[in-house]
Amino acid sequence: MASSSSIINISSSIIYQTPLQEFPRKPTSIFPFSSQKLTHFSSLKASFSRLKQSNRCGCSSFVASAIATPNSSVLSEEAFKGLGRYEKDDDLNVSESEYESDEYESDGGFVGSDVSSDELAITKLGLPEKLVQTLAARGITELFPIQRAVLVPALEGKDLIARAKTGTGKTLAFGIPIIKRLTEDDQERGSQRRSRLPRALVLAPTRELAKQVENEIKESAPYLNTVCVYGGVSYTQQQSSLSRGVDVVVGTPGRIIDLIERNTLKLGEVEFLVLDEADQMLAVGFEEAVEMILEKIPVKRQSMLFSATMPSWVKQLSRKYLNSPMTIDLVGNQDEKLAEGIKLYALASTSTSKRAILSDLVTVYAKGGKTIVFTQTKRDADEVSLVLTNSIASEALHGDISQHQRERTLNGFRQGKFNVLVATDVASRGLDIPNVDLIIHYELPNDAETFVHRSGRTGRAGKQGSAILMYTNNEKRKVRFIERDVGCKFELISPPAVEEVLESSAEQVIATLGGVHPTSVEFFTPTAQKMIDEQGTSALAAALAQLSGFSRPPSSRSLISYEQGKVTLQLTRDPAYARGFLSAGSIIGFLSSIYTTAADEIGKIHMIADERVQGAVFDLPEEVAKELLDKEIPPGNTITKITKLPSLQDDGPSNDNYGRYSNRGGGMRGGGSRGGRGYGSSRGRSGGRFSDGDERRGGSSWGAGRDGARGGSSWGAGRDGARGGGGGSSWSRTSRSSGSDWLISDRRSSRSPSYGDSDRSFGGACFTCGQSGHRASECPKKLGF
Ligand SMILES: Nc1ncnc2c1ncn2[C@@H]1O[C@H](COP(=O)(O)OP(=O)(O)OP(=O)(O)O)[C@@H](O)[C@H]1O
Repeated sequence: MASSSSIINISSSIIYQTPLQEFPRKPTSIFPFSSQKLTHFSSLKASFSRLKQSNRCGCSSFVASAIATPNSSVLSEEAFKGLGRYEKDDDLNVSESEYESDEYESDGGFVGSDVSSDELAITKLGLPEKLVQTLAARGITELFPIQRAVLVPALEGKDLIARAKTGTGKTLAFGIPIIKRLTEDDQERGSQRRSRLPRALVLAPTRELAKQVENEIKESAPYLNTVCVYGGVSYTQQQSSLSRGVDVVVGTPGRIIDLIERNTLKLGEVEFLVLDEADQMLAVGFEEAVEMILEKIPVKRQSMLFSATMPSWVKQLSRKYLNSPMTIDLVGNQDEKLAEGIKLYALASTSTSKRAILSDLVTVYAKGGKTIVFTQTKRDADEVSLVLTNSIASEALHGDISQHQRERTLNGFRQGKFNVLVATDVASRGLDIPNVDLIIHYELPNDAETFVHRSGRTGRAGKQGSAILMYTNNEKRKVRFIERDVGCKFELISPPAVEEVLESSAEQVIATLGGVHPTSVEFFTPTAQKMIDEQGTSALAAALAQLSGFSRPPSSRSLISYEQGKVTLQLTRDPAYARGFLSAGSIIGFLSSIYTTAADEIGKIHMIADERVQGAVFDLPEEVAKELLDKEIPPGNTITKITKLPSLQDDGPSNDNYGRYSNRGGGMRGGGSRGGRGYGSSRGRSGGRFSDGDERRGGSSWGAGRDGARGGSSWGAGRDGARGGGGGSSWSRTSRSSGSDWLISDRRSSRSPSYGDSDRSFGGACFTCGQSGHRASECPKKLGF
């Protein structure tokens, strides 16, 4: 019966405890009173005492984990896996408990309806009245799960290691117990404690996060003195704040060390230490500074460490500086590491089309709300912000921007002075900006963990949000890794069509109209009436167009490359008429027979993936496209201007290799070699998701001789009406006349001047056999080889 672990199920959460040295890989049992509903803090406390008594291992150290997932009782070490950088530590042993699990419920990270509100009600937890009041004034009346899980052990004085999803209230999880203790102690001591050296120290990896923690504590306990210290600004103000006496110091490790060395920060009375985003300290190179600080604070203290992952440095740190820590993990083995309510999209684009697409994504997906665009480099953040500013007000945020400016920028963003923030990963961790509607990963994050943190800037505190991952052809594998490591699925989307952008812009304008003062409306009513009498609804439409920023119609844009002045056409052939289009070469051949300029000017060609539809999509300059659509075409063929891309064989737009047939040197498309490599990593997908396996399928839409039906991927899932016949067309041309035999036309076209330049080798595909590198007239099959 020797047990080194036990679990308490408090309503919908489970706390598991075991010695740190014996992290269980497969804990098999759960504390018996799993169905017990505990109604207030004293009950929680009582249960916790029972839990301690029931721990029969005789060890003084416990690790407790709280998880909120049904059927997932594997905690601690296991719980920290899954996010890319987990490192296995072999000296952690499996331990088993004799307790059996009855049943337990999940609240999915947020409070479910099954949880008694008494368990969570802040008024019933015995917190100091003034804290309850300030929290209520901020709309905080119930604990979030991580706060509920941390509260009891924290008030018991336990050292803790904790993890919860982004935006789920970790700051107050450590904030509430610390504030409670400081407030009560102050009340007890009255005016006796006058030295006012800090009693709580919170270390944060970035200045922004430190400021945010400071705000959260200040807003919850304005009666305590909370001082925030960080680098990049002068020492004077921070030093004078410290000298006036302080209860809580929040800061970044570098500046804290500086202030200790200047003798202005004295840590001799610290009773509470919090290490927020501990793994990030490692990432930004603060390990040494953190350890120096930990050496300087009293050994008799309570430490709480919050970390998304447990790299070995964080484990070592816990072993060295934490006293028998308890682990509270609300992520556990849940596959999905992101907070609920974040809708995930992925968009294939090229590095050149990204910028053009960005503002439309913001318009359509943020719908006037706040967006954070993440880039990898500071330079990109500056450039992207600059480009965006032409259409949408935006500011950049990165490490090269002075601290004052960073703060001004963040405040401006918070207050809605501008709605798009373009940031490097400096902003991805911990920033709590209310109501961010959209995250755009303009460049892929370095790892799954960064993806989680970036995306977690939206969907905070139980709200909804969206995140869009923009990726290029070479990054498809990384996207799949993110899906695997984060346990998420992206819905694949196309760049917004012009119509969607116009519609969203109009919606945003309409939303702002509600804010116009009635008196102003009254003032303009006679003029409006006159306009309506004269012009009808056109008057209002013109006003909407003007206010949406579209006083001139938007220029056409390719759906493939997003280039302005280009349109995307779809050419399909009814298989009942003749053999379908099997390759890019056959498309070009056909176009040459109709309108050679179109064949010369054609941009990328992508074969349609739907095996029932034989054809392709391609770009043409707007004028050329119009001309082409006016031409007579052989029966059974349809050329349409599309507004949505159908499913494509090569997974859609993927890189910047333009496949223009004309104006390029010899062999550009010869043998499909170039195209084949350019798209070589494409693979089959199912259900619009990235699926494992099938990395084999290479080749490109350029790959001459490919069977139009091959692949059958459903990349386009999630695109409305995208399959097969393509989306609605604004202008189209379908063959009506019986014209000449299209096969003959195709052959003829292959001899057209655009193909025939002697200084250019033939790069298309043979129309007869579908193989690349020779014309139909030179086809070995035709010649009887
Ligand atoms: N019990 C609560 N009720 C309502 N709102 C809360 C509650 N607790 C915290 N919040 C609010 O939720 C938001 C997110 O909290 P916080 O920033 O602490 O999350 P976090 O878990 O630290 O996120 P991240 O991992 O991204 O740093 C904050 O605006 C905070 O004020």
